[in-house]
Amino acid sequence: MPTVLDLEDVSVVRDGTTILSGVNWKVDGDQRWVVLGPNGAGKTTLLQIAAAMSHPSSGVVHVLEGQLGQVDLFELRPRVGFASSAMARRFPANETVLNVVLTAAYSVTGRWNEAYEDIDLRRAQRVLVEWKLDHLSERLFGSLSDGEQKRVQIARSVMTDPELLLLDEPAASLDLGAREELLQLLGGYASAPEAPAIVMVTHHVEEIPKGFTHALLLGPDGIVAAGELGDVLTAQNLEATFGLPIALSEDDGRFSARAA
Ligand SMILES: Nc1ncnc2c1ncn2[C@@H]1O[C@H](COP(=O)(O)OP(=O)(O)OP(=O)(O)O)[C@@H](O)[C@H]1O
Repeated sequence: MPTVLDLEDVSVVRDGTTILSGVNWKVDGDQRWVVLGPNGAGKTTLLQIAAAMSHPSSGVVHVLEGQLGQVDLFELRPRVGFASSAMARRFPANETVLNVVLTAAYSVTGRWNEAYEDIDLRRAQRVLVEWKLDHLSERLFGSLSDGEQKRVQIARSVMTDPELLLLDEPAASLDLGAREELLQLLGGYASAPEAPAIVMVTHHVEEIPKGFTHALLLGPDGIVAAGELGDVLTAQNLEATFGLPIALSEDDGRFSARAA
């Protein structure tokens, strides 16, 4: 399976502050990663580099075999799906759900004069069904609940059949029911053999969907552990990441954690 993301000795310094330092990380096409870590550890910064939306201050990054700094970003970006609440704020509140998803074909956030093909429309309709949004396709994005908006963000990010899917806190702010519905959909998506490589940032082990295979724990001083989920997600590693003793339990592929 080819490597879809490769970071070698990556550091990020912004306005004199070191956010990431000496990060080495590789993601293969058949892997589904969760990135966990405390506030401010640099998770979003890492994801923005993986999305080719931001460049490192030093080090070498390959995204889908193209080296950042050398690759044509306009060709690369449509091959990488990215969903975050920062991006969702750019969707016009008065755009229909169908158009929010459809406009991913042109990497724009609002419908203007683009000439969409039938195949784009069929794809958009297909992902709306897959993410249980087809009954909302004509609703305005701004009128949706948080849970529905999160599903629209993900539907949009998979609309172009990306080879790498990046999700920044997809379950943040959801109530229990909306969270579980989203995790079920994400788990089903991640478990399909044809699914792309996935990297999902989250704050909570409870939000790791079934079907995820790998974990990267990012602490205030860098990577604490990275590798197969079963090896990395331990109480000891979580303690080193979050700085307090943690009791971790697992039940049928789902995790929960609390202070020990
Ligand atoms: N331009 C900047 N100048 C200085 N510091 C910055 C800049 N941009 C981000 N930071 C800092 O870098 C750190 C990492 O930010 P980032 O958003 O990547 O962390 P995070 O792990 O995603 O945090 P959270 O879990 O709170 O979303 C934060 O402390 C943030 O304040």
